[in-house]
Amino acid sequence: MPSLMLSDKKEEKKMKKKIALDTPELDSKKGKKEPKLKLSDSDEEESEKKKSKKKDKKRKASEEEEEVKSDSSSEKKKSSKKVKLGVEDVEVDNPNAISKFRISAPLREKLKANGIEALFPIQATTFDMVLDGADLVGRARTGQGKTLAFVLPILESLVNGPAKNKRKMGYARAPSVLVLLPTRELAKQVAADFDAYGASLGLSSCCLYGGDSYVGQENKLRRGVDIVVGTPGRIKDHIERQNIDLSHLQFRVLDEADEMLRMGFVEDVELILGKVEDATKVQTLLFSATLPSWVKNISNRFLKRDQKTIDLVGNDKMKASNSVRHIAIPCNKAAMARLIPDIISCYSSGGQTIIFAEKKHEVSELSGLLAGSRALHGEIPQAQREVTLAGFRNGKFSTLVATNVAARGLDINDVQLIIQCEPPREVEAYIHRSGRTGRAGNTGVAVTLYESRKSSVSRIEKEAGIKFEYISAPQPDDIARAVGMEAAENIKKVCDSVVPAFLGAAKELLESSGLSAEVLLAKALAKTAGFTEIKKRSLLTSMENHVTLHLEAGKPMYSPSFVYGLLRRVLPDDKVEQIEGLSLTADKTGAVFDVKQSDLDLFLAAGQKSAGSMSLEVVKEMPKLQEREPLPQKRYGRNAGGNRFGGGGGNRFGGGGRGRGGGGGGRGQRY
Ligand SMILES: Nc1ncnc2c1ncn2[C@@H]1O[C@H](COP(=O)(O)OP(=O)(O)OP(=O)(O)O)[C@@H](O)[C@H]1O
Repeated sequence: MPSLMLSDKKEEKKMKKKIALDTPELDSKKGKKEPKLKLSDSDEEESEKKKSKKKDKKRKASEEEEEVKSDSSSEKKKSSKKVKLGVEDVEVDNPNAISKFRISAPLREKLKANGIEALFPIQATTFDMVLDGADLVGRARTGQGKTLAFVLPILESLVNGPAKNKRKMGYARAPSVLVLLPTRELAKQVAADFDAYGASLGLSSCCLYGGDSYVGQENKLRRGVDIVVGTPGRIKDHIERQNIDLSHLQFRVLDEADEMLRMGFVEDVELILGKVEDATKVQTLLFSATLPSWVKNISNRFLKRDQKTIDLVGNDKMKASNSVRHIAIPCNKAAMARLIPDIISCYSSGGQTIIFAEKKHEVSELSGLLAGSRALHGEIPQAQREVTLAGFRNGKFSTLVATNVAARGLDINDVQLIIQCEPPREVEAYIHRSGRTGRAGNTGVAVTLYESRKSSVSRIEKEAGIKFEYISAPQPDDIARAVGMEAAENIKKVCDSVVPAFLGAAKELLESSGLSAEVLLAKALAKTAGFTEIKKRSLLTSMENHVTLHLEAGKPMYSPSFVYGLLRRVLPDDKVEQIEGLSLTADKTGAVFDVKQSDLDLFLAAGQKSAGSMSLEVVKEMPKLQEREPLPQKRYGRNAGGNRFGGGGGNRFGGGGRGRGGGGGGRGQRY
């Protein structure tokens, strides 16, 4: 019964939001009075509810104040002012209410039906420029609505603006608009926007991307379309096969231009742009959340001299989304598969999660370990990629494990949590990946896992202008709190009619166990949540059943080998070989490392035996560590066991332990 399942899931999500760990700085937006929403009286109440929820969320985004910066000289006066871009009553007071722009009635209605009542800053700032014919480079943070910033004025221009008289009409018409995007998924997403909004104005579009058959695409082109959206490789093929006539083009758009460069589409993009003979007759728009030099170079070569630049990020230190909480947690690969489910429990607020790994095989491996999750990467056949993405969008499963193929532009409403298995090498990747959450005014959490030396995290922090919260892995208390609240809510939902049947057993348990009602209830909650034991995690590597020790020797330490030497004097070689994550402290007075819980007494006794030459203590709070790139693992005799992500011993997702994925555990159905 799908409808029942849906409402159950919604309830579950609502409840999970309540128990999410505090996000104080992000909560400020909550509790605002929401304007009334028009609801249709269609039968699809469920989908209307969903839309109205979306409307509420989206409105919040337009209530943010943005400093509008413009590089173009004509915009400079405006840019020195702060433009207040949002108020409570969207219709009456908001200067960006859609009624204040030259947006025709059918398009306005369509926007309202989708919960859009005011333009976001990047859209409001660029709308008139684009509609009046300017070439434009636009930049705004992730999730700020760059897509509609070009979709809306282009559509208006084609039906009511300067492009109206120049565009071709009728059967077999040549396209007026060409939009290039780096990935198939993005192309489909943007084409869907053109489809949805263009249809209200009688404009048609088609999406051309690799992995899809040529025949269908060729048929559409032959019949004639107004807007072509696609990836550079396939568009180039169609141009070479003479399937696309670019002689009547009015608009060229490059979205996520920097990613097209990174993916090696430079030649294709330049070839396609070069196909337009008279560049003065087309308007060229370029949008991105990041603007590296190739993009600037392209804009100098292919955009008109009097191009406008609207940069809502500018020199602001903060380049990533500012509605995202950025968290860094130390974790070695061996602990990852067991840690991730707990991070999801604590930080996903019941929403969806995207996990990013660097390599395709890591994605496959990890998704194999996280029961119920699905993998997305470039080597998965296109049809399967589409099924996976559609399933994730529709909430059929809530964890997607992906490579960078999902980092850019993807707009999935309910993604609350991003987990990056290691800090990406390029800061742009961090900005785009973390930007898959906290979109359109919503909040989100981005967790980055890093091996104990955190130099790469600091680099991202500096370059993206963000401030990470450095915390250790969720500990039993955090997890128990999150899942215990969830279990409590589930217990409240148990129907009164079943109580009499269980009352006898409950009374007997209370009397015979000798335990208080609270203790018994706590046990019942633990059992309901699928917890039979709680393992402690180390602060340094997040490994279960490991403890972090702090070693000091009363003299400066300059290298890990010195620490190994000290330990070997008092401990057997095999035990020293098994320590994990050895790192020197920032002040060079000591070192920290993990030992197995079962070896703890041995190590502490060795510390005492060393007659003062070194001290060994269990770490309660991590000292500041030296920031160095990780040293080759073999040197330190690390032993991941199982596989890279530590799934060898079975894990909760895999059905081995506390039963998230399998039956019984209260959270089983999420995956
Ligand atoms: N004016 C608006 N009011 C409410 N919601 C909006 C508005 N404009 C866009 N949105 C919604 O905001 C979300 C993010 O928009 P979009 O995908 O265009 O962001 P983006 O800036 O291109 O992000 P990225 O850099 O990650 O690609 C989408 O769900 C979109 O429907």
